[in-house]
Amino acid sequence: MRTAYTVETVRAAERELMARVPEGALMQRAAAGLAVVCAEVLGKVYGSRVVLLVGSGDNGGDALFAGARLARRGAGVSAVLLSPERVHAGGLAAFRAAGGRVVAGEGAEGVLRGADLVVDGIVGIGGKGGLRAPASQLVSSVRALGAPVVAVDLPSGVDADSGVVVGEAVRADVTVTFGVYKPGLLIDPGREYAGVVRLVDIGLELGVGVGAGGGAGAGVGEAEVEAFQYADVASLLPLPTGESDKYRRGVVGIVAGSARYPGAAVLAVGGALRGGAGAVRYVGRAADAVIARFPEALVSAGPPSKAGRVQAWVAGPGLGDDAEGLADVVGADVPVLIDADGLRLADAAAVRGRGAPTLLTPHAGEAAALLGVAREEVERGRLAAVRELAGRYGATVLLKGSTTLVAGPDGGAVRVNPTGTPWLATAGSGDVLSGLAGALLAAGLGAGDAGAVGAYLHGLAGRHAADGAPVGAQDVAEAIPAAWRDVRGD
Ligand SMILES: NC(=O)C1=CN([C@@H]2O[C@H](COP(=O)(O)OP(=O)(O)OC[C@H]3O[C@@H](n4cnc5c(N)ncnc54)[C@H](O)[C@@H]3O)[C@@H](O)[C@H]2O)[C@@H](O)CC1
Ligand SMILES: [K+]
Repeated sequence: MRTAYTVETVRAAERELMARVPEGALMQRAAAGLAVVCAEVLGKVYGSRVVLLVGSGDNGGDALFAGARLARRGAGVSAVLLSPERVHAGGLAAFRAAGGRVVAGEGAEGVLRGADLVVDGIVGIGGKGGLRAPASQLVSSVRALGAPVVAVDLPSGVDADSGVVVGEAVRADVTVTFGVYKPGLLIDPGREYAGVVRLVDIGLELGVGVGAGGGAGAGVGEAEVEAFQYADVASLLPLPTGESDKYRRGVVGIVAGSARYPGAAVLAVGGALRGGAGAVRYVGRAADAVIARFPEALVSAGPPSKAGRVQAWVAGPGLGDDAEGLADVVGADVPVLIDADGLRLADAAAVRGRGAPTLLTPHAGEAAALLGVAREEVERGRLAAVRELAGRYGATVLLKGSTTLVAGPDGGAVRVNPTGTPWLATAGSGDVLSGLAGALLAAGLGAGDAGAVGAYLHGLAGRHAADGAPVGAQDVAEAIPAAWRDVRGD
């Protein structure tokens, strides 16, 4: 599990650690780790030209101490001080003593033009709001240069707690972050600005937080965001045993598709079958299309509640206006996943009143409609939006996107999916995910786990299917078994 903590939690842990170590030790650890990564990016330190962008806080201090280390190894290091009167004094003294050169603001463009590496120490976890001038102007000129950029702790301009970017921010090739990940490094748009993230151990001790849907809200010392890795997913994959029959593996009911959109039903059923369902019951107007593609599906004509035993329902993809079918499913006493048209049709009070787990899977546009805000607002503040929806509906919410997020109804850490790929932004891809996550619900996973594992497998399947070229949703469904094998390490 990769866990990220809020600035407040990081600061508290740093205070506690600082009281136990000699003064300045943490900054030295940070600078040493930073210098190592800079040297790796440069390849050859001796004779290289490095430019530090130095802000007025400790983030700039880290850059100056790292710059001093590189200067001692023979690099020509220049520091552009954004506020010379408030620069980290100890860092500046060490930098000068090592032969570093200080450049005034107006000389910045000149040194930047010849740089082999730019180190962004403008602002770290102390950043508030969008970057102010002159930092914002400097950042836009750095982008035009093409030299690799290493960001100190986080790219300046990215909000550490949310990944929100207002105005200019540094686009880093590598971000060297200290102690623990910050949420803004894992969630878009911040994640994209961060490039490759390298974690440097400075001795911080922070425990693992409570998962999505796992109960208590994220308190002090708990993770704000967590990202599954292979091992986390592998430990949750429901595997059949010698005792398994279709009910032990989980029967998924799917209420999807319409005369206009029969394909959505086919894709959702395909996702559910590859998600390990023991059987799939299909209820809706696309039965012929479903059977033609998946003869193993069990189709029925009546309402969902008369379809026979089901351990989880998936309702909504391509459903059109079948409000009755949707309401029937919302009234069921088993886990329910609601997607696409189902989100529009679902009665919020009825969803809140459900006893069994509910998983809502909107994309940004659907989330915006549910929240009554513009789509851009959701895209800019994905973490806040997913938490807000989960609270309002008393449900687990999976917000689809380049970094899919899963929030539980009772707070706790939000899961962020690390496997997404832009190739997944294709029609019908969400229908596949709904079937896949529905199968995991039917197998007995909690809503937060089903959402996170489903998103993880779906992302890997998208990568397998795409392999650097465009894909259709059917290809993604067919690549789910390959994703499954990846995770199991076969
Ligand atoms: N506290 C610690 O124990 C450690 C902190 N370290 C470093 O210290 C950083 C935090 O240092 P600080 O608390 O001094 O804060 P920062 O250096 O991150 O930023 C604070 C400074 O940036 C300016 N600033 C804030 N928002 C701005 C904006 N939107 N535009 C332009 N300027 C803005 C402020 O005026 C302030 O002077 C971490 O990110 C990390 O790099 C590391 O040395 C490791 C140890
Ligand atoms: K920075």
